[in-house]
Amino acid sequence: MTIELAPAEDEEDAEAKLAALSALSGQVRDLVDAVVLTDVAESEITAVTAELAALTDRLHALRRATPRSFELGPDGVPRHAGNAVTGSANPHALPLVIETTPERTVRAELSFRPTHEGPPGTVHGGVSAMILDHLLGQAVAVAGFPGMTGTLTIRYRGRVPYGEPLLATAEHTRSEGRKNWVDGRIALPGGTVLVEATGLFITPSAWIEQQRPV
Ligand SMILES: CCCCCCCC/C=C\CCCCCCCC(=O)SCCNC(=O)CCNC(=O)[C@H](O)C(C)(C)COP(=O)(O)OP(=O)(O)OC[C@H]1O[C@@H](n2cnc3c(N)ncnc32)[C@H](O)[C@@H]1OP(=O)(O)O
Repeated sequence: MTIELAPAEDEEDAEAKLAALSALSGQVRDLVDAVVLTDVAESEITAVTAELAALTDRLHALRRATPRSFELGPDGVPRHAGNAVTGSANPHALPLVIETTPERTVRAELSFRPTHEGPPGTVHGGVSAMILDHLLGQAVAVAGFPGMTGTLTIRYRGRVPYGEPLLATAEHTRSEGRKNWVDGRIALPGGTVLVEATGLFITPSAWIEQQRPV
């Protein structure tokens, strides 16, 4: 299968705008961490809230219908700037930066933030699952079998800390027709596995019939 994606808007301005939007998203991530950790006085919280409402109105002045989708960057590498996990232009995203290995598996160095807390001092299990869902999806894609998550099974072996470097890896293990299995994990840099995942990803019949987007 070959990946066919539309090129990004052919404008230098568009690249500069995306860079600015990515910088804005980074600033908003810092803002979110500041919000969950702040202990300033109530009056200050109220004042900041009013200022943020005004800033939000400025951004609302011109709106897209949807977040930025898949596109080819100027370097020919596919990107998805609006994605909830990897999108540089999405403040919700870590963003996860995924590398493809020569063996066509995937790896990502990552670090969670205080905003990802679930149990005290621990990353929320749903956040770990979301990261693994995407990473497993990318692993099947780079192996040549892009698909949608059918099932995702997670085993939480140890508490995932935030603010510390971690390593996530995943690899396609087997295929049966349009069904593709993939394993992945989040581990400490020394190799101790904290979360394991197995997923079944299915290439939708529509993608094969229409030869897109794969
Ligand atoms: C994402 C865009 C990628 C674009 C690619 C471009 C480049 C890639 C670059 C970068 C990779 C990025 C990676 C992102 C990863 C993100 C992951 C997500 O978050 S995905 C969102 C959550 N998942 C859904 O929303 C699915 C919702 N469900 C569906 O759409 C359909 O149910 C679907 C596609 C899963 C199956 O629909 P059918 O019509 O194509 O297939 P049928 O005929 O029903 O089933 C085929 C076989 O699969 C089994 N099957 C179907 N669904 C199953 C399930 N949920 N669990 C187990 N088996 C299932 C069936 O029993 C059947 O098996 P038998 O052939 O009979 O053996």
